[in-house]
Amino acid sequence: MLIEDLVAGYPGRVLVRNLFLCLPEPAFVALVGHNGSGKTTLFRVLTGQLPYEGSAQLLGQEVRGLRRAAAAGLLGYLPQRGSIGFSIAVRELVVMGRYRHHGLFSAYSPADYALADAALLRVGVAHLALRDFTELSGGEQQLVWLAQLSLQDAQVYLLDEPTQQLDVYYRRQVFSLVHDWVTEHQKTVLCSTHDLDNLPALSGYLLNLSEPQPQLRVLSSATVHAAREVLEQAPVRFA
Ligand SMILES: Nc1ncnc2c1ncn2[C@@H]1O[C@H](COP(=O)(O)OP(=O)(O)OP(=O)(O)O)[C@@H](O)[C@H]1O
Repeated sequence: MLIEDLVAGYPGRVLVRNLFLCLPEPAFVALVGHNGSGKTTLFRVLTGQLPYEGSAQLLGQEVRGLRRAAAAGLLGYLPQRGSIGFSIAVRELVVMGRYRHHGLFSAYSPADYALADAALLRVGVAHLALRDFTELSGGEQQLVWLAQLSLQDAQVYLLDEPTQQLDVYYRRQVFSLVHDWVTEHQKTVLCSTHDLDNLPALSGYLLNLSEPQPQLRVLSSATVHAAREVLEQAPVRFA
């Protein structure tokens, strides 16, 4: 991933200012910053949902020229709030992560369902497979989305606060899971989070959008501590 001189935001409101980022891949990146510092905005740029100035490249391709990056297997995105308005069994929702191989509602094979079951097991919610997704708790739903995402087999994953509603146990599990996507499956994962406690145990990078000039730092106890000190102060707001 290569980002050069990136400027993005909303009318009258610049949130990402002249960001430079040269990310060796595969890599795990924890994206931190105060509420409203632009983490989701950066994800909207990278998913092609928001126009931008400068350059943002995914796997060597400029994002503004990319059509349907998700369909091409380049990008998997977990938004902050992923709700659905119809009843569906968890297992049926998870197997849809295989849509690139089949189309969204076509018949999935026993092998696809086996992958869905394995993904649910890996995330730690195999017991939810037959439940109605819409009846699950917010944290349970988050885990199910992660299981679905893992079946998409994208190259780059953007996860917007994947541990937001999770208890202490599942938070650690999820960080360990997505870290494995990098180390075992050579994926690149950008993960926005306010959960600093779990970061020092991971290898990868930290990007703090609350710094005046955010830059990639190698994840360590020292860099997480420095980020915490910035985040414990009131945010600096630009016009
Ligand atoms: N469509 C929009 N139009 C105008 N302003 C917006 C729009 N979407 C978001 N914003 C503003 O942009 C700012 C940055 O939002 P963003 O969602 O990127 O922050 P964030 O770092 O992800 O925050 P959080 O940690 O709370 O999720 C916020 O102040 C938000 O109100």
